[in-house]
Amino acid sequence: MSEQPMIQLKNVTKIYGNGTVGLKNINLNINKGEFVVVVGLSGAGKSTLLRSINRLQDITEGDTIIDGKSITNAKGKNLRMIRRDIGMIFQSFNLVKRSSVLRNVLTGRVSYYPTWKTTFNLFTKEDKQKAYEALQRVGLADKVYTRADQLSGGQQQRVAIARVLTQNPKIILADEPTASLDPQTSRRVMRDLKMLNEEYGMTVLANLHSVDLAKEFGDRVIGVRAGEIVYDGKMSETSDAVFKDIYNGGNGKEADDE
Ligand SMILES: Nc1ncnc2c1ncn2[C@@H]1O[C@H](COP(=O)(O)OP(=O)(O)OP(=O)(O)O)[C@@H](O)[C@H]1O
Repeated sequence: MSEQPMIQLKNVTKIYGNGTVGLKNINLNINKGEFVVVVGLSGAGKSTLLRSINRLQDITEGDTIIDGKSITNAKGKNLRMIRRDIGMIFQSFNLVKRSSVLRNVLTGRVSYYPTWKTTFNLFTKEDKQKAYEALQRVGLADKVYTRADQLSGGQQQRVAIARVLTQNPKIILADEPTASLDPQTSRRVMRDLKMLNEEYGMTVLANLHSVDLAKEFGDRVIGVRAGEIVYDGKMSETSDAVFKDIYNGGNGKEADDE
């Protein structure tokens, strides 16, 4: 039996309410365990692509299939079960700033509990142990009880990575995970993402602005321009000219933000 793709986009089109075309008829297969970087100009459609995978936003046409299950029209429990398999890392970390690091990491387990238990903080000892171990993996075990907003940006992003590890998803979508970090901190964050990919087999799809980081960490590169995939290849076979083309081939034209 040939392995089915972990993520499959079939003729996916996204048109925003104001008529902006975010994605144009995208067909894409991503296999289990791949570390894929998505590159392209601001406004090319990278975030739209990621948000169409976990349905942070609905697509206009086509189908998105996660590990063999369509998320496109999934509802209720089905949708929740599919989303449990998809972790998300944001540029802005999305931590509960006034909560402790441990509490933030434990929210990775929320989808495994009925709501009332998490409201009253009734996490099991086992899950607290998982959260602690995840923090050890990203080198933040000594910050367990620190308030999230007392950490540096890079540390906050690593808390978000520990949260994703605790969630134990099959897929991680990282939307500009290092955009607000300095180069050295960025590499540390990328190394932690790579660790989840290599040691836990999680499939990673990351939007990156930095070509250097893309080259260093990606196994496969997808170039996006004006809502279309203009390049898809192994990083080891991708020349600098390809990157230049992805960024310049669209006449250097950038779409307006929002
Ligand atoms: N909510 C929205 N409503 C209308 N248009 C939108 C919306 N979100 C994004 N767009 C538009 O869709 C296109 C793709 O945007 P998207 O955010 O996916 O690009 P991106 O490649 O992720 O860019 P960036 O690197 O700046 O985040 C752009 O033209 C953008 O202006």
